[in-house]
Amino acid sequence: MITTFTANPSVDRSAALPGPLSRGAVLRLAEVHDEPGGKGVNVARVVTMAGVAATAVLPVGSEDPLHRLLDAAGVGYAEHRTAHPVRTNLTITEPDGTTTKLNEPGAPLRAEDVEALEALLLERATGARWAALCGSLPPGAPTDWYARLVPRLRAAGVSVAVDTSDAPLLALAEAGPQAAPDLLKPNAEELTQLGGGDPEELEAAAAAGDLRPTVVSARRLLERGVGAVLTTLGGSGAVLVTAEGAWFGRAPKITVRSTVGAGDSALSGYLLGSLRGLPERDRVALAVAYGSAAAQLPGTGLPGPDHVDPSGVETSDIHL
Ligand SMILES: O=P(O)(O)OC[C@@]1(O)O[C@H](CO)[C@@H](O)[C@@H]1O
Repeated sequence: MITTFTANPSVDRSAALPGPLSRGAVLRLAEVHDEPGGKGVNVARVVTMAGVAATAVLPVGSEDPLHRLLDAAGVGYAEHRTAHPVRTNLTITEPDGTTTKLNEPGAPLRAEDVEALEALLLERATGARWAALCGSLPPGAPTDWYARLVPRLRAAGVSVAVDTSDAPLLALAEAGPQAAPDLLKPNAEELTQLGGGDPEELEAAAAAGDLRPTVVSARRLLERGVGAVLTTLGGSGAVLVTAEGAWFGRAPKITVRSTVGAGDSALSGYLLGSLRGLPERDRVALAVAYGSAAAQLPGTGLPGPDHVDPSGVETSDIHL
């Protein structure tokens, strides 16, 4: 069983443009499509489709359109009712696959919401194999919330994965080894937020076959107590680094329709691989297969097992 935590869920509204985005113009949309969103919600959806029990813990407003969307998507959730409806995040995709995302700050949480959500998460995660803490934190949530949650969840015997960015990610890193998760899932930008460097250079190096900068940064995180680092590198694939070694999964050549949810799907693939007891090399293959499958779907389209082909992912050991 997997429990996910989404402190800042969303309605994900997607609009596909018939041509390139033209700044400053009035663009009329043929249609928009709403999906339940937020990184932990997406992870819960993907693992549920793969046949693994999952619960998404999250705040939801009373008269909130998110309820209908969660029910329609068949995702199991445990909610704490808050005063405000969740945010709406807009995704604009262009025919060449370019995705532009406009994410709202999110519905504010009060101190009592934070306390109630923490209790709900602890209750629902106890007995689960993994708890995945995912996404940004809304206004009112303490920046070091994940840093506080990781040791509490680990003390309850749950392995913890974290996928976040910016201030909450930095707070997690600064909190020291007792807050280090079992798995961290940065993208290139997040890895450089932690270890320095330029994300575009990191991705360009990976695309040219040089994985050293990624592995070196990930190893620094291992020295700070993180169990494993799965770095997603866009169209290049992903790198998994643990104390035992480092592995690369090369993404297959695909036609990208929307990258929204690709990182969440990659994290889901890793978690499914872990639950199946797969060796690291096969976990990274599953992560890349799930991420690539998500990128081929429109909007926040998430892959079921039928979309996913790990045999199409070339894997290799990285020796440095
Ligand atoms: O603003 P955050 O919390 O960082 O990201 C939120 C979000 O962009 O992440 C998911 C895709 O990964 C979407 O469902 C959602 O809109």
